Amino acid sequence: MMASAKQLRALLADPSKIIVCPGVYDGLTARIALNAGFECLYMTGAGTTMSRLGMPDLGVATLNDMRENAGMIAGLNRKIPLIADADTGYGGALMVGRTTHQYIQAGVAAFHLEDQVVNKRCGHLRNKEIVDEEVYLSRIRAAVNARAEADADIVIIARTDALQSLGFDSAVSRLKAAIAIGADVAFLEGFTSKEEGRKVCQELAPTPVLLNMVAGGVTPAFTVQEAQDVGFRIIIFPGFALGPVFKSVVLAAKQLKETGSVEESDAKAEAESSPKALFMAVGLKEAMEFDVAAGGTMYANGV
Ligand SMILES: C[C@](O)(C(=O)O)[C@H](CC(=O)O)C(=O)O
Repeated sequence: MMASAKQLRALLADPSKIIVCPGVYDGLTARIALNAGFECLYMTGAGTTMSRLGMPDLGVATLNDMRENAGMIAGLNRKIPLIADADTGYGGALMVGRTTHQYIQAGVAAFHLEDQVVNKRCGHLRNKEIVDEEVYLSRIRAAVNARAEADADIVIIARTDALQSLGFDSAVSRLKAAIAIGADVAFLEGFTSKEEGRKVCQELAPTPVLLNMVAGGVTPAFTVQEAQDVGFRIIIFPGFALGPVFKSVVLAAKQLKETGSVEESDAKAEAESSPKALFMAVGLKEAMEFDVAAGGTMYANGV
């Protein structure tokens, strides 16, 4: 089977294509996105931090938290490449190198590295602090060198958060410098007008540019078609699962608290989330078939 980075590079090689990546953060949300037929997934760092640690996206998740989650998600379906958040790379050049090696070993197809300070925050919050350009470039260079050393591929996405404090031209110039030393894809975080979106794609062409579509964030809403028309080649939706999960669980909590029951309003809705229906969504049938094929008898008569 093709290595995951190679699969992603094949998608990137088709200029008529925009790669649509729903943001997932655990096994269930990843399976739901895989079952829906997406050709690439995005592992959100914000979602990983919230779901695994119960904490906000403030640079709390470590390399171990992120790599473990990414490896689990990437392993669910090796035919579908995973783009994973790698924040700042989790330290100096040596740490960025380790992150690169470990993401490659975890089967991650691509990762993004940014220029915020290690005590970072979500790119759509105010008062972000960024590192000097040389420090940023040393992170990118560390990733490029570690990839060469590993003799294995991973797509390096250079993200900059410099727009908020330094303005458009300086942010784009950081991206150009990152591309010049080996980054494959550019990611201008938190731009605030559609015009800026169009301009960044134009200025960086032919390098593919990623659009981060955060619902309720600072970037205006683009549909997939609009993003493609403007020139973006990858679009990630970090809140694709987080928003719906958050809203429904808040409602369910309210219902349980107020009525003392978790019963659904109708039998059909109830059946759709029965234990068996949920397990089917995460591979129950395949797991039973695997066991039977190996000569197991536990599931031969079903569950
Ligand atoms: C892309 C991002 O880094 C993420 O963790 O998914 C976040 C998204 C978010 O906080 O909703 C970001 O900094 O934009």
